[in-house]
Amino acid sequence: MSIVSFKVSDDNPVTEKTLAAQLAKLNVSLHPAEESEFRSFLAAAHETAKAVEEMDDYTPPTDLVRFPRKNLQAIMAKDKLGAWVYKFSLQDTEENNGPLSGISICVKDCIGIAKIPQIMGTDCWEPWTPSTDATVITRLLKAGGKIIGTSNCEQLCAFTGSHTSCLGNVHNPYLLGHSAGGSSSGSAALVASGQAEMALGADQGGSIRIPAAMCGLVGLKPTFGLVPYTGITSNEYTLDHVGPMTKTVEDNAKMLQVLAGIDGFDDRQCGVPEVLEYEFKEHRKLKIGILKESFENPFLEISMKNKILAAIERFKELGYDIVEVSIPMHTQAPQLWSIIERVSGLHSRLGKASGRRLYSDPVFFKHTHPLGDHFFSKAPVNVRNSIINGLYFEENFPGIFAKATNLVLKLRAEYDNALCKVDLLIAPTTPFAAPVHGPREGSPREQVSSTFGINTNTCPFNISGHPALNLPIGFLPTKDSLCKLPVGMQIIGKYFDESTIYTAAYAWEQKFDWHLN
Ligand SMILES: NC(=O)c1ccccc1
Repeated sequence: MSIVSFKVSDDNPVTEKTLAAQLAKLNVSLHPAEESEFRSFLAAAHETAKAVEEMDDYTPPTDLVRFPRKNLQAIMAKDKLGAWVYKFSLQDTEENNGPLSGISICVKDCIGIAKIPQIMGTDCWEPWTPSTDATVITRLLKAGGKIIGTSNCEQLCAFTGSHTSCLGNVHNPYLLGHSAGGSSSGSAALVASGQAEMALGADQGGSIRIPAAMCGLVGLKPTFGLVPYTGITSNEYTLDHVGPMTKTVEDNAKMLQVLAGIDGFDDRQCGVPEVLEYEFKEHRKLKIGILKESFENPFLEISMKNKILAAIERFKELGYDIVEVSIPMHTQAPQLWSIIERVSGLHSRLGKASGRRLYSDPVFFKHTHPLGDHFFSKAPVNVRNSIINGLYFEENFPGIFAKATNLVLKLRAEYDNALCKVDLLIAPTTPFAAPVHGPREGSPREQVSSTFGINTNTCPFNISGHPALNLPIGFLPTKDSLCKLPVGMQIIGKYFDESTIYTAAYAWEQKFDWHLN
C-alpha cells in the first residue's frame, strides 16, 4: 500500500468524522474494528496531499523576458460588435522576421495569456488570471505575430449562437442583431470586420467552423492533437481543438504552419507527424465526395443545400471528380457526441476530469470549484441542461460513455474508409445562415431555440478527429430578403492531411470570388 509515512503534523485535521464523511458519500461502512487504522491511513494521505501542494508546479515555459508583461497595458474594450474583451499589444522584443511578422492577431478568451485575466464569457466565477502562456501564444509570438487582444466568446465556450457571454451579445459584422455564430464569436467578428488580421478559435462541437461560416471566414478545426491545447481551458479532453480563423486560405495555412506540432505537454498529440508542411498552391486534380447524409439533415434549409451543391459543382470547372459518398453512421454521430460532451464534459465542469498526461493549472481549479448554486444559478440554459443530462446519463446508463467511445472509433473508421476512395468529403457547415440573436430572458427553450440543429454536421468531426475547414462560398438572403449573410461549406480531410483541404479550398477561392456569389 502506498503510504509514504505515518508521521503526521500537529495540525493534521483528519478525525473519525472525516473518515465517516467519506464513507457516507458512498453509503458504505467499515467494520468498527477497522476504523481507527483507516483513520490513520487517511491522516497519512492528508500529509501526502499537503506535500504535493507544497511542491513547485511544472508548467510550460513562458518567456517573460523575450515577451515581457511588465508594461503591458490591457484595456477592457467595448465596441459596437461586442467582440473584444481586452485590447493590448504583445509582441517579440527581439528583431523578428518570422512568417507572421507584424500581423495583428486576436485570441479567443479561453486561451491562456500570462497576466491577462480570462473571462471566458462567464460571470459564474470571478475572472481568473493564468500565469503561463498557452503553447499557441508562444508560437505566434516567436513567429513575429502581434497579439492585439482577447476576443469575447460564448459563456464557458458552450454555445453555437452569440448571445450568452456575460460581456454582452456579439453581433454579426454583416448585420447587427444577428448571430456571429459561436462559441468563437468575437474572434470571427473581429477578423470579419477588419479589426484583426487573424484569430485563434477553439472548437469542441463546431465553435471555430460555425462562426467562420456565419461571418464569411476560413476557419479550420485541425486534426485532433495536431495543435497543442496546452494552456487553454479545456471543455472536454477528447473534443478540444484549437485552430486558425482568417480571411483567406493562404493566411490560414500560414497560421497553421506556425501552430502545428508536438509541444511535449499534451497527450492528445500522439501520432502527430514530425514534419509538417502546409502546401496548397499545387494544381492537383482531386476527387471530392459529397457526404450524402449531411445533405439529408432535417435542419438543413433548402436554399443552403442548393447553394452548397452549386458550389461543389464548380469544382468540376477545376477538373475535379465529384462523387456521392454514403456514410449512414454520420447521422448517429451527433448522438455519440452528446453522450461524450455531457458525461465526460460533466467531469470537466465539476473539476474532476483526470487520467490524462497534460498540463492544467491547479490555480484555476481552486478558483472555480466546487461548483455550487452560485455557479448553477448564473450558468446559461445550455450549460445547466448539459450538466443535468450528464448526471442523468451517468446514473441511469452505466457504460454508456464506454460504448459511445467505442462507437466513435467505428465512426472514425467509416470516415477513414470513405477517405480512401476520395481525397476529401464535403458537407454543409451550418444548416442555415446567421439567425437573429435569441433572447436572454424568456423560457429556457426560447433562449436557445435559435441554435437548434446548428452543430449537427460539425460535431461529428470533433469526435472522429478529422480535420474540417469552413470555406466561405457566398451569401444567402435573410428571411425578409433585405440583407444577405455569408454562408460556407465544410471540407473534411484525412488525418493530418490539412494540405489537401487547403489545396482544394485555395483553388476554389482563387477561381471564384465568394463575395460576388
Ligand atoms: N465549444 C463548442 O464547439 C461547442 C459547440 C456546441 C455546443 C457546445 C460546445
